[in-house]
Amino acid sequence: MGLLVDGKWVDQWYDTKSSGGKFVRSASQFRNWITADGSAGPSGSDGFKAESGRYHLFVSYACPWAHRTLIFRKLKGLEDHIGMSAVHPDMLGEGWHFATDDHGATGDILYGLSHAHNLYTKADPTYSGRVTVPILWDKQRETIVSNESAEIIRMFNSAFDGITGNTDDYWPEGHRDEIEEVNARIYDTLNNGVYKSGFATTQEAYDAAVHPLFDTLDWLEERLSHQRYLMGDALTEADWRLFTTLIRFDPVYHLHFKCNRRRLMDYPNLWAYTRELYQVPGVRETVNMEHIVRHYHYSHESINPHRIVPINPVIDYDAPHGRG
Ligand SMILES: N[C@@H](CCC(=O)N[C@@H](CS)C(=O)NCC(=O)O)C(=O)O
Repeated sequence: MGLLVDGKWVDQWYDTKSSGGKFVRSASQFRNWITADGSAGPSGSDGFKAESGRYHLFVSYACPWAHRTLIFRKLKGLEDHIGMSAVHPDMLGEGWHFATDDHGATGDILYGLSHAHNLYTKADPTYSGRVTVPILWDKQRETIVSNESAEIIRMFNSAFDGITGNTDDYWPEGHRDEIEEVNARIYDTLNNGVYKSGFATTQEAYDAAVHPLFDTLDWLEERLSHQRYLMGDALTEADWRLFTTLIRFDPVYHLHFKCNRRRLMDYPNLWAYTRELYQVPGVRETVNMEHIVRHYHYSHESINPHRIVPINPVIDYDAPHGRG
């Protein structure tokens, strides 16, 4: 685990000393957008036109941020148009690596590189910063289009519609302001909140993360007691962004990240909602529970120094959800 400094790999854990024990996530640096006509998006530069076969997605099945992009690739019918490589679940001294195993790690099927940091330095030989997944890669220009999942899913939502004919819309005009508002709370207290709780290195930092996290779960439980999805009847990106955290909650965050006031299963609405989303056609195939459980417990040496992977409860995500 580490980061690149001027294109050189440095092996070091997250610095929480300078922030009073708090985990502070750094901003993604590659922020271009694929658009239908190749014009620039809300950030970055132009020249990334939606074309079949031009782009490749590098993911970890374990990672909740990468998982969003896998779900959108699936739901929007992009699998034949955007290739995919999945890293090995163990993120060790040199970060994400491309060894293959028989549980879904594909290796780097584009270039056969050994580590994800090789992709970052291929895109920018002097890159400084974290080496994160997902990575949306342009095969034509041999560079990273984006390493920000929140933006990759918005590209996938519409940029390729003219190619796929799939016009399903998870970012509908009429709900955008409310989606942003709900996303903001869920991101801060839950998607990132589980990391703030788990990576905290002082009691104060942990307390400051874990209480708002459970307040948000209570708020969501109430919201989902009288509506099917976060935006009512419309299934939107807000639901998918929440789902990738919820599906990891009982198998990983409850124990490993000490988010243990309650289990997801203790919230009847949230738990049924999670099963409903899991059962949406195509989604189940994006959930690789072996990589999820293995990655966190085996990779985070500072939290789990003996790298023992727990037995975990047996959870039936296919049980009827009853949310019709
Ligand atoms: N803001 C990024 C965050 C991605 C991210 O932090 N991914 C984690 C895996 S879950 C990662 O690759 N971490 C490696 C590191 O921080 O060095 C996004 O949403 O795309």
